[in-house]
Amino acid sequence: MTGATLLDFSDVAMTFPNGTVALHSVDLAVDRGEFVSVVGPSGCGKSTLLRIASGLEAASAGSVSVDAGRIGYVFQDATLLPWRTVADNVELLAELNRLPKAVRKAKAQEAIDLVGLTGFEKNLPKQLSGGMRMRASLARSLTLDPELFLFDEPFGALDEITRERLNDELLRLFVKQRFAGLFITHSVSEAVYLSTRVIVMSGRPGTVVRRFDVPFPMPRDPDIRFTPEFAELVGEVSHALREGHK
Ligand SMILES: Nc1ncnc2c1ncn2[C@@H]1O[C@H](COP(=O)(O)OP(=O)(O)OP(=O)(O)O)[C@@H](O)[C@H]1O
Repeated sequence: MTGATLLDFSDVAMTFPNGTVALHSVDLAVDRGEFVSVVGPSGCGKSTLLRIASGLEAASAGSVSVDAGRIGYVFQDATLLPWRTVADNVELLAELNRLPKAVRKAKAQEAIDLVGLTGFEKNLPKQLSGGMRMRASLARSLTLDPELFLFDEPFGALDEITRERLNDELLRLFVKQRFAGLFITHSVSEAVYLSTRVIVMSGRPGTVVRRFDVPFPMPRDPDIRFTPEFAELVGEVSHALREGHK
């Protein structure tokens, strides 16, 4: 593991106690400055991979090294507490980490401003749109200044326009805050648009079947989505996904 590597999976396998083999011989590294997306068929073990990376679950074989002091985790569901305002939800992790009140208030406000929720601090989650709830969830993790950010299909439930807008917001944060990202998605074009590298997994038991470097520079111009180079790469990744599915 080099000094730049924040997450390193080597020959990782996961067999659940009921005998389900979810992952098999997974090699995967995420370095500083990288945004890595993982695509793969449903049930191939993507969430399991993320849970192992976060320490929520232990791999049953292989080695997992995590060299990131602070890890952010965003799920498909925004998981906000319905009785807390946006500001109080965003403060939650800082509160659990026992940061002094003044510090966590300042951090929460900074994160709220970063994700574009300024003015909505006193709203309850039910008064927000799905996209805004996801912004609040992102802000809550940003208060930890994560070095490594894990995303489990965070935008899967959003409409396409909101999703594209949040993709741009996330890229802006990636460039500004300099965290490394590991991002699970079912959308190949989202994976290519966001990432410096795309990993394709096989069907269960999931293993890495292809890796693609994404050559487009950061910060990314939203219009690259309409270029032939972008379409070609999306086509190649989709093809690899279909091959791995057989
Ligand atoms: N705690 C568990 N015990 C037993 N089997 C499990 C457990 N958690 C997950 N699995 C199984 O492991 C496999 C991988 O699950 P996982 O949720 O990681 O897949 P995924 O690729 O994220 O799926 P999707 O894309 O549909 O969200 C599935 O077959 C699932 O049923």
